[in-house]
Amino acid sequence: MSTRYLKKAAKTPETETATAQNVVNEMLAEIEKRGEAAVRDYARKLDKWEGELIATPEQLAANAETVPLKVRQDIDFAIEQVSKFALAQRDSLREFRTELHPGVTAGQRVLPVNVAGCYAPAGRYAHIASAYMGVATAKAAGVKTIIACSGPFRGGPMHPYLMYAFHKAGADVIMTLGGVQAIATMAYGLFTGKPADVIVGPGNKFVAEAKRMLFGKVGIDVFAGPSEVAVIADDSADPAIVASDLVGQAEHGHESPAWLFTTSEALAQDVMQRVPALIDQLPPTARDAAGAAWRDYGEVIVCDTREEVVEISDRYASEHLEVQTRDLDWWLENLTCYGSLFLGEETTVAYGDKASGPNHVLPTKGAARYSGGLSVHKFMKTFTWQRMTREAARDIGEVTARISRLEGMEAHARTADDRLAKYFPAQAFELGEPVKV
Ligand SMILES: NC(=O)C1=CN([C@@H]2O[C@H](COP(=O)(O)OP(=O)(O)OC[C@H]3O[C@@H](n4cnc5c(N)ncnc54)[C@H](O)[C@@H]3O)[C@@H](O)[C@H]2O)C=CC1
Ligand SMILES: O=C(O)[C@@H](O)CS(=O)(=O)O
Ligand SMILES: [Zn+2]
Repeated sequence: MSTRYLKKAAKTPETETATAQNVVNEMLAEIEKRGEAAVRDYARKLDKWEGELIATPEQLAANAETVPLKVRQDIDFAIEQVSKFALAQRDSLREFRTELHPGVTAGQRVLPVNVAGCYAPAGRYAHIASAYMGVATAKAAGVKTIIACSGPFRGGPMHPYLMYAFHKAGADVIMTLGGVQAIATMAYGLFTGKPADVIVGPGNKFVAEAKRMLFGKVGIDVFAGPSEVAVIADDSADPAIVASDLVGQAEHGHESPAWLFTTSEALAQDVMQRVPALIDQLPPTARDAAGAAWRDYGEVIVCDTREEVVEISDRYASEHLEVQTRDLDWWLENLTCYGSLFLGEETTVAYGDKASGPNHVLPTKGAARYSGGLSVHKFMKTFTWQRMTREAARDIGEVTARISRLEGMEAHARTADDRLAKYFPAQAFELGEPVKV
């Protein structure tokens, strides 16, 4: 048994963490201190934006008019796919009530949050798909107020197609704000007076870090930072398709890892030969990003067995994981850590990114060890409730009083004592030794 690196990365997803944390710490402190004024300053300084922050209904209507029909049809189609999947997820979460002991009824309620903040990135590319991934899913969850933010695009206003996607998917407030200042605005309810209960959406290292730091004050979906891709391939895979898919996601940015885990050294060598040429053929923005990403974060690992591949892959817990091998069901059965899984050559990450239905906002930096990606469930709360008959309260009350006293909690015990005395005045109970200290 052995695993060999044919290409080992100089950097890992953790490499830039400290830089991002320092920047975001300072920005959040400033926004907490100076509020809206600080947000406007950052919008001006970082994104050269001094225009209106909140789009008016007239602007939204006028914007929709500028979007060509074919573009609208494509976005509408994708919104429908994402909504259908999110609604199926919602239906998988159910309320129930059950009798746990004679007279003790308990249940689960499932309720959406009241206010959701949905972020769509717009630094390097116009992330139109992220706009509907967040908003359409919040809508399917039944969230009453959806606030959507995205930055100005390349020095201008919000990208018109992205704005259309926010609006069409059902956002109630649409703000031209990017980065940390957008996340803080949604968390504190600046400009709207409606602090978000949960903030979702992907972003660069600053955005992801801001969400992580604000977690607790506000709920978040997951740590969804710079995109990652891993491909698992055996000797049945087509090296041209594997190389294309690695480059396909490396174009996200300088910090986007692309990993190949394989049982075939011949395939690995073939893919490694193809990747640089594919990168060279890209337009400048993508070539620059994918070139740096492959150089600094690209890895190729050869394993002797598929069990070793599973072990490596679970350790990396890649945001996107493609499997291009024989016996796809075996991999579905055995892999345990990934943001989203793409089984077989016929599907690819880009399909999931844009239009197939399952959400593309996914865990990065190993977060798939403990969480899946954005789903309707991230906007929903499962609450419990209980009620009891007086008869049932007798059994539960006696046990409660005794356990409370074992813990040294006399006041807890007495809430049970008081009920037992009220409901069953003629009866004696074993309530444990009163706490003395
Ligand atoms: N994990 C996931 O589910 C997904 C992740 N992504 C990732 O989202 C990211 C998008 O990143 P971007 O294009 O940059 O868009 P972005 O909208 O996340 O970030 C742009 C903002 O960053 C802020 N910023 C830029 N430089 C800064 C600095 N030095 N200090 C403080 N703030 C600064 C600016 O305010 C700007 O508005 C990519 O890394 C992509 O891979 C995209 C889609 C899905
Ligand atoms: O990380 C991701 O999910 C991205 O690949 C989604 S997109 O390509 O930006 O749409
Ligand atoms: Zn992508």
